[in-house]
Amino acid sequence: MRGSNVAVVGAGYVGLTTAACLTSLGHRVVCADVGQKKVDMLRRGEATIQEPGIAALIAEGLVSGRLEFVLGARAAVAEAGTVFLCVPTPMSAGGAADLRALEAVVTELRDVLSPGCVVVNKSTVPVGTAVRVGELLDRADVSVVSNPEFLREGSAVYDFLNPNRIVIGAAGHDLAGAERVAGLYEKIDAPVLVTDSASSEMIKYASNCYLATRLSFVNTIAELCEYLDADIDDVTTGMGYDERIGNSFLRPGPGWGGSCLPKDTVALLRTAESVGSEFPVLRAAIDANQRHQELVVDKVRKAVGGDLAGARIGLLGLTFKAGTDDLRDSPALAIAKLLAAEGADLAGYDPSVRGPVAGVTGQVRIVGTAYHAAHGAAAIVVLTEWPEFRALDWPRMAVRLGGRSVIDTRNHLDPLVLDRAGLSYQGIGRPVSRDGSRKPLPPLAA
Ligand SMILES: NC(=O)C1=CN([C@@H]2O[C@H](COP(=O)(O)OP(=O)(O)OC[C@H]3O[C@@H](n4cnc5c(N)ncnc54)[C@H](O)[C@@H]3O)[C@@H](O)[C@H]2O)C=CC1
Ligand SMILES: O=C(O)[C@H]1O[C@H](OP(=O)(O)OP(=O)(O)OC[C@H]2O[C@@H](n3ccc(=O)[nH]c3=O)[C@H](O)[C@@H]2O)[C@H](O)[C@@H](O)[C@@H]1O
Repeated sequence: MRGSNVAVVGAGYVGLTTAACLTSLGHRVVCADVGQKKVDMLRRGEATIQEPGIAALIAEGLVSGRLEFVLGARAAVAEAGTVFLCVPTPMSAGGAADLRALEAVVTELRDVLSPGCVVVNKSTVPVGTAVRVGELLDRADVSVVSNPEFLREGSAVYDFLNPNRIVIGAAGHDLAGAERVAGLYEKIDAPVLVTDSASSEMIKYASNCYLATRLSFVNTIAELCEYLDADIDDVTTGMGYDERIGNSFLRPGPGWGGSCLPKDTVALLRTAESVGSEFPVLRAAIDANQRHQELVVDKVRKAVGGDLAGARIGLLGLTFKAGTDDLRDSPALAIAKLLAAEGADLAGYDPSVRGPVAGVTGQVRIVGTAYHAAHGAAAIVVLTEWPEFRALDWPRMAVRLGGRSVIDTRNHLDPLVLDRAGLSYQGIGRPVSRDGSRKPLPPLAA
């Protein structure tokens, strides 16, 4: 289906990526947001999210005239045959997905959608939402389709254009709407799975919750490795060779976070509870993640001699993972808050963060370089796997530090480089002898 008219509502990570990528596939796209500043920037061709490739796609779209940005959803849909909803579905106070933004858009658009158009829900929403959207729309001439998005931040454009699969769920068994949406993606080489909308909505939650559970499992194995003198990196390498397991998404870390896994795990738990299931596996994955962050804090406390009160700690990395400027539900910030609650004096550096960080203002001083974060610190904690941290001048860091400890929650640094700089290195699930010093590495085979 070439050159379709598409509207995208919401110009965030998912909406902007969807709009820019659909334009690059040859469609004419009008993308709407409620943020005047955001729309103004996008009209000037300035990317509002840090994603490789997005700025070029926006620029190409604007120059070709096939991509347009407008303020407000109503201004986007007049000529659209397909309307993608990409608005936030954050965690509500009770833990379920908050659908107010989605419902507001649906209500706003109800009377202005063109006859025969397909409304596509790309936001992550509880099972049953597509049917509910259909009821809210109350338009017999409009189809509703669920089309969950699986992109990762930091590789959003690549993931959108090279997905492992495209899932399209037809609400009310309306296959014509599903086929229209499948047509928009015809240039993408990926399996297309058409299901009912409930299954499609469940695929999204099941995928994110499986990924979160897998990471809680890996992080717990890493904790065990520390007690048992095993090395998690070798363990996951060995596990990953099993094709049934695979070697991606097995890296231990400071706990999983970000704008989606935390909210989606709790939302699915609430959905499960609504039908009488406690989903103990998922509950345990969430609890293990919290406990894992507390174990990171235990490590830091031990490293500074048992008392964090007044201890100066340098934090390297604040975003929820490398390659993004997104701080939403970042495990680094969760750990910073736990450290601050015990009175630690925190200086944080992140290459994508400038200025104060909401949620930890007054608790973390944001500094401009890793060397500033190290200044006088009793310990350094690496929380995000930014490549530049490996390339730091570690002897220079050592001179600036007050103490000797470096706690690497991402197993990102080279322990030998730190050793040579006279620093004491601790990773996650890497061999550490009982007194806290690094176990000597076995000799390499000749
Ligand atoms: N961020 C990610 O990596 C992924 C997110 N998702 C899901 O996609 C949905 C959107 O997530 P993000 O793009 O991260 O959110 P976001 O917060 O980055 O973007 C949402 C955008 O919608 C706009 N918006 C809100 N109400 C609006 C309205 N009435 N009219 C027009 N625009 C409106 C906001 O101003 C904002 O720019 C969520 O359900 C999320 O769970 C799914 C896959 C990946
Ligand atoms: O629904 C969503 O929003 C998206 O959520 C995640 O994507 P994203 O939030 O961008 O981040 P991930 O790369 O999945 O990382 C999530 C967290 O797990 C951590 N992680 C990831 C992988 C790993 O091996 N180890 C690990 O600790 C990351 O550091 C991060 O804190 C999913 O991977 C996407 O498929 C999904 O579309």
